[in-house]
Amino acid sequence: MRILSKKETNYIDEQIPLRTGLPLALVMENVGRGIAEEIINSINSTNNKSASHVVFICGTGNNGADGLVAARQLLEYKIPSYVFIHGDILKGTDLFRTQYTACQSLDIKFVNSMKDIPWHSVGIVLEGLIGTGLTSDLRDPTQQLLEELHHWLTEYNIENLWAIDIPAGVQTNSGQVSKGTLTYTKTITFGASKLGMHLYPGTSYCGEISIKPLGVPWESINMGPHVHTLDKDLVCKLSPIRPSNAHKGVNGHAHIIGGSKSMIGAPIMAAEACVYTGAGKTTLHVPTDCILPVQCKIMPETMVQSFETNADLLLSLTDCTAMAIGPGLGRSKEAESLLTSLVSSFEGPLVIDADGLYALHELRATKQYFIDRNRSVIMTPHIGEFAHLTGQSIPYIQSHYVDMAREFSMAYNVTLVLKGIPSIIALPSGNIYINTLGNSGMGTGGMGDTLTGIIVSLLAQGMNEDTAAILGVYLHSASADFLHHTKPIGYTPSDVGKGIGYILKQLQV
Ligand SMILES: NC(=O)C1=CN([C@@H]2O[C@H](COP(=O)(O)OP(=O)(O)OC[C@H]3O[C@@H](n4cnc5c(N)ncnc54)[C@H](O)[C@@H]3O)[C@@H](O)[C@H]2O)[C@H](O)CC1
Ligand SMILES: [K+]
Repeated sequence: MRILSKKETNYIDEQIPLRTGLPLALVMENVGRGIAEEIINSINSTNNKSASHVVFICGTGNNGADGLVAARQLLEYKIPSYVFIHGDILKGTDLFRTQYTACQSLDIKFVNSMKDIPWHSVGIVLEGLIGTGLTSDLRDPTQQLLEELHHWLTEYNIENLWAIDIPAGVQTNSGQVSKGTLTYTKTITFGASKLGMHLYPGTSYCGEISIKPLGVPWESINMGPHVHTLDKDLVCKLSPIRPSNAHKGVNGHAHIIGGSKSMIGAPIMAAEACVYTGAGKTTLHVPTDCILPVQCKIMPETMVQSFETNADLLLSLTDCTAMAIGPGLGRSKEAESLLTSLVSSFEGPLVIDADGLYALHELRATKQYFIDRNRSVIMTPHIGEFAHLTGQSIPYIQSHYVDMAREFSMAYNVTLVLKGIPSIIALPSGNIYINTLGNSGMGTGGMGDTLTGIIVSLLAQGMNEDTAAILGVYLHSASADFLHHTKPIGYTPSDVGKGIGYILKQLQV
């Protein structure tokens, strides 16, 4: 499903009249009908007919105008509304003033104070104060107004607070939330949901998301790369179909490099997940001083080799269809020189994770290799690792999550899996995929190692970097969600790896 940024919604608003000759007022009429229908459905499905009044709290922008259109349309269904306007009507947008004037001759009750609303008979409150037009943190008078609204909702126990398009105070692009923002039970949005509704903390303020049509096809109005949610329909199309005569010689040989004396679990989890995801062969390379414990622990389906020096290792990487480096590698000068040698000499599919990313040091020595490569490298940082790679602070990354991921991916020719809540995949083309699956049980050491194993396995089996990253993130979270269903916490990254085949089966429709 497409998700829109602020720039895209503005562009669509601008282009619809230019391309179709239809006025934006017509689009507003459609979205207003969408809001009205949602209200009518809710009133019809509730037993409490005494709570049938609807309240609109509107600003003087187009978000408020959407509310006025809905209030007008509700009159045809004999549903009365109270409207409170915040701001100077004379300074409102043209569309707002048009709708305001139209409403004056109708049976809509405009109140000057929220005290004048008969709250005891109110069933639904809609907020149309600010939509995608939010410019900065909420200004003081708006914060106070929202505080007052919260007071009335609490006093009269009114549960249904619905946002028009996006809650006032949630930033459309980043999901950052201003002080004073209220928590909603529903957000009725138009055309497509907005980025900030899928990013924390914004996502937890929106409640249920209902998408209403604009009434004009808009998907062909493009202004550059897109953002999508990672949906089952999409990944079904990416799922591998293996010929019935396939054997281990054609199902890929994944090599995983990792491990250090104090960290043997990480490479083991990555290697085992790689096996469970179907690679024909999996070889794990670990330093000589940890090969024995690794051999004692690891599943017999993997091959384990040791290396004393980086030169030994590079020589032993024969018959390699994809490689992953990093899990448990440790932070050392040797790791840094290994990464430099590897990225400059290995041309095949490559995943860099964990300590492998740390060894790149803001890509100082290696960035040109990534840019010049024929194929992108997959990097799978969590936010802390991404901060190290980019030299930016974690709060800065959180408030520029999608933009930073996109810029990094495009600048360095990297297929980026930025692991966070939610994880996003940024492709060198500029397109972004937002993961909507996953659960709190995944917050445990080793989940990232398992993801690396899944992705390198898909690469080894012949998938390209973008597809392996998208499908890998989906399989990982879908497997974890399946486990979470019966065991909310305490399932392990290894359990997630073991479930991959079952999720692949579900994708074969
Ligand atoms: N294609 C679509 O999706 C359509 C969307 N529509 C609706 O239009 C709004 C966007 O309208 P716009 O006039 O650009 O801005 P808003 O009404 O969202 O906001 C302007 C309003 O808010 C005040 N304001 C801005 N920042 C702050 C702040 N930091 N603190 C306090 N107040 C602030 C500003 O002063 C104005 O009064 C979109 O969300 C949809 O609801 C159209 O219907 C067409 C189709
Ligand atoms: K709003």
